[in-house]
Amino acid sequence: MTSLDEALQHVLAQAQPLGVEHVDLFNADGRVLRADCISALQVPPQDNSAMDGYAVRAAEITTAGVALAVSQRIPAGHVGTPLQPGTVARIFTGAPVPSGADAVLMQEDTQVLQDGTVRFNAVPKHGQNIRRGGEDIALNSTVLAQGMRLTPAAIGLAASIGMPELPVGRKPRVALFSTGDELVLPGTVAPQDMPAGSIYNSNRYFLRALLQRLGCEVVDGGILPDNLEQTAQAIHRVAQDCDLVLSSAGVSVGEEDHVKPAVEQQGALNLWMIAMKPGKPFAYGKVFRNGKDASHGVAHFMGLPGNPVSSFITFLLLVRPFVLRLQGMDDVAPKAISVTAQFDWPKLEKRREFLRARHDGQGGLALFGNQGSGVLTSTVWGDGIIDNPPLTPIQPGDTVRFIPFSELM
Ligand SMILES: Nc1nc2c(c(=O)[nH]1)N[C@H]1C(S)=C(S)[C@@H](COP(=O)(O)OP(=O)(O)OC[C@H]3O[C@@H](n4cnc5c(N)ncnc54)[C@H](O)[C@@H]3O)O[C@H]1N2
Ligand code: MOO
Repeated sequence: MTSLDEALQHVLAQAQPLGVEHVDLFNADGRVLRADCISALQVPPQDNSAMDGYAVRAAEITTAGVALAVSQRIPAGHVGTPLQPGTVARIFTGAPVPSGADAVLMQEDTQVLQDGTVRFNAVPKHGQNIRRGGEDIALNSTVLAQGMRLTPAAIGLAASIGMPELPVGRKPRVALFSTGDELVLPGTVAPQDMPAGSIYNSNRYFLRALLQRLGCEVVDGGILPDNLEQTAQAIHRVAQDCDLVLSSAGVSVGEEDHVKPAVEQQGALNLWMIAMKPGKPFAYGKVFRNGKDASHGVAHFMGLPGNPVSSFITFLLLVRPFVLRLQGMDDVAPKAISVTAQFDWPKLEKRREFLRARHDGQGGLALFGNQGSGVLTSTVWGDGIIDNPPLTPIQPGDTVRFIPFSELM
């Protein structure tokens, strides 16, 4: 069996980033930035007031009780004139500070007197309540680095330097198949009418949702019958215009498992059987578009195990980094944290295990009771997975490596 680290290294080495397209900021969330964003201005553009109040010369107000005349009024969006000595300027949050002024006193610390002058009940400090020009972003600085995945905050920052659109990695086109004669789509048969031996297809739904979150365009290939010829034909068809063919089930060792042989017939299988639990039968390979060799291009192939939790975990640990790298993302490794286990896991497992767990609200981790690879409930109950090395029992108080689901989607 191949180790997970080796498998990941292999698939990432195959993931040549796809082309670049430009999207407006409304459509940039979750996409991967493909060029540095360099600011053509400084932000804020000039010194401006952090408060509604009065722009003053600090040296003119050395004790509380000084009263000065108001010589101008500067709302945000307007530029004042140089501040005349012995006067103050009425100013509002965000308005440029007039030259000559070196502090702003908030209006709560002032009082307008009957003669129209303003009395200052506090002594300003030099620079007080002034946001300096360029304190957020310097002219010509790199604000966002290429290879990052855009977040709402990053999109806001791009807007703050006036960028209306951003260059991002093209969406990978992913053909998604489920296989298995036992599968029934929700909505086609009511629960009480389900034929004996059948189950609802759950993998199709979470895999599609995960792909969409990760910026992929999903081509739904439907459910493949347990038949080699039809499986091979369907894979050949979608490989023509998809970047990745993703299937669930049919990759284990049974004679009803036709996906692997179908890929081998018209491509090559590079990886199969990973030393991880769940997820052992994960497969990676290539499908030749002409069915014979790579001369007319290839589509990547990833075969996920059928057990729903195995499918879910292999997607998060192998498909997710792969589709993000296809979009040009640099650092695709999820960030793990160290947390204290508050449970017993005495089992000695030879494969590296990924246990569904969640924060217990007291700084520790609780484990879901049934770690079976068919128990999808564990993935909703849990808020992440423990990455447990081979042959490592866990006792309460042990520190474990925990990867929150928020790092994986
Ligand atoms: N003799 C062996 N048997 C199995 C091995 C093995 O090494 N030797 N590996 C086991 C492991 S580990 C896994 S994981 C599964 C994976 O098998 P397949 O990927 O071939 O998947 P299937 O056998 O078709 O299905 C497994 C299981 O999952 C259910 N399933 C399939 N698709 C869906 C779906 N879309 N939605 C919900 N549930 C699905 C299916 O009904 C089966 O219960 O193989 C073990 N066997
Ligand atoms: O390794 Mo399988 O993926 O346990 O169920």
